[in-house]
Amino acid sequence: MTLPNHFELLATDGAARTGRLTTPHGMVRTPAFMPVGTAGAMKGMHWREVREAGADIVLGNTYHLMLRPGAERIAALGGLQRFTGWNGPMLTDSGGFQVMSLADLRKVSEHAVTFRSHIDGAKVELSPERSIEVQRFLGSDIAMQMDECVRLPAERDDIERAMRLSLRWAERSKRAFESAPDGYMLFGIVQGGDIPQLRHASAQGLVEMGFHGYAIGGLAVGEPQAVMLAMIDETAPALPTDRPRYLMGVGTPDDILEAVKRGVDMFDCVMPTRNGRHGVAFTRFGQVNLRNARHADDPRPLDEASTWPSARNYARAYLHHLVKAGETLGAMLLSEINIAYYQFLMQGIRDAIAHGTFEEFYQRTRADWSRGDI
Ligand SMILES: CNc1nc2cc3c(=O)[nH]c(N)nc3c(CCO)c2[nH]1
Repeated sequence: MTLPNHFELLATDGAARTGRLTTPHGMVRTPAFMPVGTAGAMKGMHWREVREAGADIVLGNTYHLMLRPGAERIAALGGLQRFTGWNGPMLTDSGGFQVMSLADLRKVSEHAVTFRSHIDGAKVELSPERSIEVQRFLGSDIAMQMDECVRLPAERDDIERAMRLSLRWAERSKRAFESAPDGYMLFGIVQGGDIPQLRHASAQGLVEMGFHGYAIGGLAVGEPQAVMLAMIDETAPALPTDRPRYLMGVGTPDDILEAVKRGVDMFDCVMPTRNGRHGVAFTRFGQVNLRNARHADDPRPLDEASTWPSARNYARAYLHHLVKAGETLGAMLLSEINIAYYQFLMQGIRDAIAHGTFEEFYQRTRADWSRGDI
C-alpha cells in the first residue's frame, strides 16, 4: 500500500537534489543535517541556538528515552516537543542500533532484541511493535523501522541474515505504525552491508512495501569512506526519486558533500557537538584542534567572515584557554560553532543545487577545506 508523499523535489543538479519535507511540526529543507539530541537535549546548547544556527529538524533516540525518563511519561507530559521545548520537527531512531552499541547482554531473536539497560541493568525487550509504540508515545514526526545494523567488516552470511531480519521487521514496523495520524511518517532502512546484491534486495523489498522515506543504514560503521560511497552508488538509484533518502550516522562535512552528490537528502551525526566538546572546531577552511598549543597566542577568531557570531568574536587563544582549562563554556561555544558550520554548509549546498552550480560549489568547498593555512 503506497503511503502519502510529504516530500517535494524543488530542483536537481546531477544526482544532487534539493527539496522540502512537510511534517506535523513544520517544514524541513533538504539536503538537511539533523543535529543529534540523543536523550532529549542538544548537549551544551540551548534549542534557541540550534534553531538560529539553521536546523529545521533534530534527532532523538528511542533507546535512551524509553529507558529514561520513559516513553509513557513523555507522552503523559505532552510528547517530545512539549517535554523538551524544541517545537520543530523531530526524527527518532528505532533503538536497534543503540542497543548494539550501548547495552549489555543483548540478544537478537526473530521476535525482538532483549538487553540489560546500561542505566540500571533492568532487562528490556525491544520488538518492532514496541519500538513503534515508543516512537508514537514520543510523538516524533518521522519514526524509523526497527532494524539490525551489522558492523563492518562482517561475513556475508551475517550481513544477509541481518538484512532479511530487518526486512521482516520493516513489515512488522509498518503494520504497527498504521494507526498513526496523517502527516506522521515512517522510514524504512536499507541494510545489506558492503554487498551490492544484498543492498539491491533490501531496497527492493522496502520499496515494494512502501514507506514515506528510505534510510540507507548499515554504513558509517567502520568501513572506509570509499566503501560507504560505493554502497550509496548501489543503493540510491534503487530508491524512489520522489521520496527522501536519509544516510544514517553520517558524517564529516566531506562525507556529506560526497553523499549529496550521489543523491542523499538527509543526514545525522554526533560529530559537530562531540568534536566540539573535545576541542575541535569545524570551519570553512577545515578542522581546527583548539587543544593544540599553537593557538595559545593567536588573537584571530576562527573565521572573521563567519555568519555565526561566536566564530567571529572569540580569539583562538581564548578558545584554547577554555579547552585546556576544561571550562564548560569551551564545550558550549565549540558545539554551537560546529552546529552553525554544518548548517552553513547545508544552506550552501541547497542554494548551489537550486542554482545549478553544485559542481562549482563542490570543488570550491573542498579546495577551501584543504587550504591548511588555518
Ligand atoms: C555513526 N554511524 C552510524 N551508522 C548507523 C547505522 C544505523 C542503522 O543501520 N540503523 C539505525 N536504526 N540507526 C543507525 C545509526 C544511528 C543513527 O544515528 C547509525 N549511526
